[in-house]
Amino acid sequence: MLTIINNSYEVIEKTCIFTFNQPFKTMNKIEHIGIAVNSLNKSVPLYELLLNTSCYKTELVASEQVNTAFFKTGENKVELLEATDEDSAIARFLEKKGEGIHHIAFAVDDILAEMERLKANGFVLLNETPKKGADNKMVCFVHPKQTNGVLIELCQEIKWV
Ligand SMILES: CC[C@@H](C(=O)O)C(=O)SCCNC(=O)CCNC(=O)[C@H](O)C(C)(C)COP(=O)(O)OP(=O)(O)OC[C@H]1O[C@@H](n2cnc3c(N)ncnc32)[C@H](O)[C@@H]1OP(=O)(O)O
Ligand SMILES: [Co+2]
Repeated sequence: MLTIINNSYEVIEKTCIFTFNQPFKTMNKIEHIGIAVNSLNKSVPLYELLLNTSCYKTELVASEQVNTAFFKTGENKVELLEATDEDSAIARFLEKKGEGIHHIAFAVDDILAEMERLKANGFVLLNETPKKGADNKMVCFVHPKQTNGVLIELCQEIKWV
């Protein structure tokens, strides 16, 4: 268990072992790595060359003010993100840190249960309810200040019936 006290935390070893021994049905795998780029026009051909594969999808996510481009490498996915507005999270990140890894996204089976689990362990979620992401996903973000400076995204695939 992670106990957050006055912005510091302690890992209680006994509980931790118990947690790690549970069958791991949540946080299944890394769903994608998000990379902030200045220009998809420039970076898509670069990543096609780098990964030796074609971009399989581009998608505008207006609610996040981003244009995205997706690549598959084996079981892994890379998401390139370009800002569509100077007030967007990606534009602010690019201004402060420049191009580079912006977030790591984990696939979860039950995003609501996972959000509850994280909240119960003291993590600050950046959205209270799951929101529409790219590539057919509902998503939620965890603040990077609490996760060693890494922005974490949870993703649950939307199943259309
Ligand atoms: C396409 C949809 C979806 C998908 O389906 O995959 C996506 O991936 S969308 C991706 C873009 N959307 C988001 O990132 C939403 C969640 N992010 C946020 O809510 C904000 O960006 C933030 C993380 C809360 C930061 O916002 P804010 O506090 O307004 O920005 P600042 O620029 O003032 O930063 C404060 C502080 O945080 C550091 N920071 C910001 N972003 C990151 C990051 N990605 N990774 C690590 N650290 C980050 C920033 O450097 C500042 O630090 P200090 O300067 O030390 O205070
Ligand atoms: Co993402």
